[in-house]
Amino acid sequence: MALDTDSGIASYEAPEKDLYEMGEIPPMGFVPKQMYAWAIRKERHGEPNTAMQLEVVDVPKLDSHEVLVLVMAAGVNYNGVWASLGKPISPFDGHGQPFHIAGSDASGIVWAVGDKVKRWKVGDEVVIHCNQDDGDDEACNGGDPMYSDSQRIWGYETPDGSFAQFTNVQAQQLMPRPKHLTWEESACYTLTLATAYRMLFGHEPHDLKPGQNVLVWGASGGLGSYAIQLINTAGANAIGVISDESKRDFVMDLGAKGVLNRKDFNCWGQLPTVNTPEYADWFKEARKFGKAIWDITGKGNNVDMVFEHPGESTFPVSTFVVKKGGMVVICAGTTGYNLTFDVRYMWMHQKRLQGSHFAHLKQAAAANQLMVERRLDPCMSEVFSWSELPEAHMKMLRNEHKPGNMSVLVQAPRTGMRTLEEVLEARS
Ligand SMILES: C/C=C/C(=O)SCCNC(=O)CCNC(=O)[C@H](O)C(C)(C)COP(=O)(O)OP(=O)(O)OC[C@H]1O[C@@H](n2cnc3c(N)ncnc32)[C@H](O)[C@@H]1OP(=O)(O)O
Ligand SMILES: NC(=O)C1=CN([C@@H]2O[C@H](COP(=O)(O)OP(=O)(O)OC[C@H]3O[C@@H](n4cnc5c(N)ncnc54)[C@H](OP(=O)(O)O)[C@@H]3O)[C@@H](O)[C@H]2O)C=CC1
Repeated sequence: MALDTDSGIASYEAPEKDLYEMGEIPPMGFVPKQMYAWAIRKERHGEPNTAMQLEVVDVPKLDSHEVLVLVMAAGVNYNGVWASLGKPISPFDGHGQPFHIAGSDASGIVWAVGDKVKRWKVGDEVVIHCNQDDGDDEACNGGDPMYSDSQRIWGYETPDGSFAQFTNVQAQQLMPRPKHLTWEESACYTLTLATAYRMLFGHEPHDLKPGQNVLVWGASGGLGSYAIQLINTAGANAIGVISDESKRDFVMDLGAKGVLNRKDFNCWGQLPTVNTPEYADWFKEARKFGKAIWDITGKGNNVDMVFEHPGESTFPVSTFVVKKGGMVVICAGTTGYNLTFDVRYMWMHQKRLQGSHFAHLKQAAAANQLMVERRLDPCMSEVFSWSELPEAHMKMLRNEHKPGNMSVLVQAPRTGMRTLEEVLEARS
C-alpha cells in the first residue's frame, strides 16, 4: 500500500446498528438512526437534575456545510445551567424545537461531512467552538461575525449541543484537538478560553499590552483561570480575586502577580445613592480595595483593564478602580443584571465600558493554538461520568465546583485516554 493512502484511521470490527450503547463505537463513518442524549423539555424547566433527562432521539441530519461529530467528552458550562432553568431566556423561545440538547464544548471525532465541507474529513480529531452564524452578511464577510444578526451559540441558542453521542455543527466550528491532552481535558476549555481571549485581545485599542495590569474577578473560575494564563502569555500582570483562601495558591500558581480575597472587603452589590452616608461607607471600602490593588501594582497605579463577569455585585467597584482611559470589559452578569456605577468617574476619567460575547473562529483558533503549543494548562478541575452530567451542573449552580473547568465523559469509556485506539482497546 502506498504510504500516502494511509488514512491514519484505526481499522476495527463493529456491527452496524440503529442505536449504540454509551461507549460503544460504531464502524468509522457509520451513522446510526438514533442516539442517547440528555434532553431538556420546556415543561421540565428547572434545576438541571430535573430539567435534563436521558432520552433516545434521532441523530441530526447533516446539511451541506455541516459536520457530524462523535462526541468523546463534553465540557460543563453555565450555559447548561441557564438552559435548564430557562432563565434569563428559554432556549425554546429561540429555536422552537420540542427538545433542547445543551452542551457548548466538546472533543470528538469527525464521523460524517456534508458535501461542501473541504477542510475536514472522517476520522479527524477535533474540538468544537460554540459560535455559529449564517456566514452570508456583511458582518461575516469583512466585519466581525460576532456582530451578525445570525450569530448564535451552539448548544444554547441551537437545540443540538454536545450532551449526546453525536452532534451536528458547522464546519467552521471545528479546530484541531491538542493531541497531548486526554479527551476530557480537550473538551473542557474552548468556551471559556476563547471568551477570555476576545475580552483581553479583541477590543482595540484596549487590547492588552505587555506590562499592563488587569483585575480578574473569579480568578479561579472557568473564565478567570484562562484570563490569568493569557495575561501571562502577553507579558502583562494579573491581579486575581477569590472568595476563599483555599483558592489562593491555585491562582498564584497560574501566574497571577497578586491575589485579593473579596471577603476582606465590604463594597459589594449595587451602588448606594451618591452623597448619602451609605455611599460614604461604600466609598471607604472601595478605596480600601483599590489600595490593596496598589499594594500589588504600585501606589497610585490603577489597573488598565478589569475582566468583569459577576456583574451587579462588583460593577460599581470595577468602574472605580480602572485607570483613566482604561477599560472594563464584561461578558456576563452572574450575580444580577442591574448594574450601577458612579458616572462621574466614567466621564471625567474617560473610561471605556465594553461588552464582549464569546469569540469568532480566528480568535478561538488563536486561543486553541496556545493550548496545542502547551503554553496553557486546561485547568480541568473534575471529570464526571455520563450519568452524572446533571449533577455536575448542579455543582455549578450552587457555586460548589472546584477551581477550573469541568468535563463529562460521553463516548470515552474512562478517563486518561488520548486516542481512538485506546478507546477501542478498552472494549475488550
Ligand atoms: C458562549 C457563552 C455565552 C454565555 O454564556 S452568555 C450567558 C448566557 N446567555 C444569556 O444569559 C442570554 C441573555 N440574553 C437575553 O436575555 C436576551 O437575548 C436579550 C435581553 C439580550 C435580548 O432580548 P430579546 O427579547 O431577544 O431581543 P430585543 O432585541 O430586546 O427585542 C425585544 C423587542 O424589542 C424590540 N426592539 C429592539 N430594539 C428596539 C429599538 N431600538 N426600538 C424599538 N424596539 C426595539 C424588538 O423588535 C423586539 O420586539 P418583538 O418582541 O415585537 O419582536
Ligand atoms: N458571554 C459569553 O460569551 C460568556 C459568558 N459566560 C458567563 O460568565 C459567567 C462566569 O462563567 P465561568 O467563569 O465559567 O463560571 P465559574 O463559576 O467557573 O467562575 C465564576 C467565578 O465567579 C466568582 N463569583 C461568584 N460569585 C461572585 C460574587 N458575588 N462576586 C464576585 N465574584 C463572584 C466565583 O469565584 P469566587 O467565589 O472565588 O470569587 C467563581 O469562581 C457565567 O455567568 C457564564 O454564563 C461564560 C463564558 C462565555
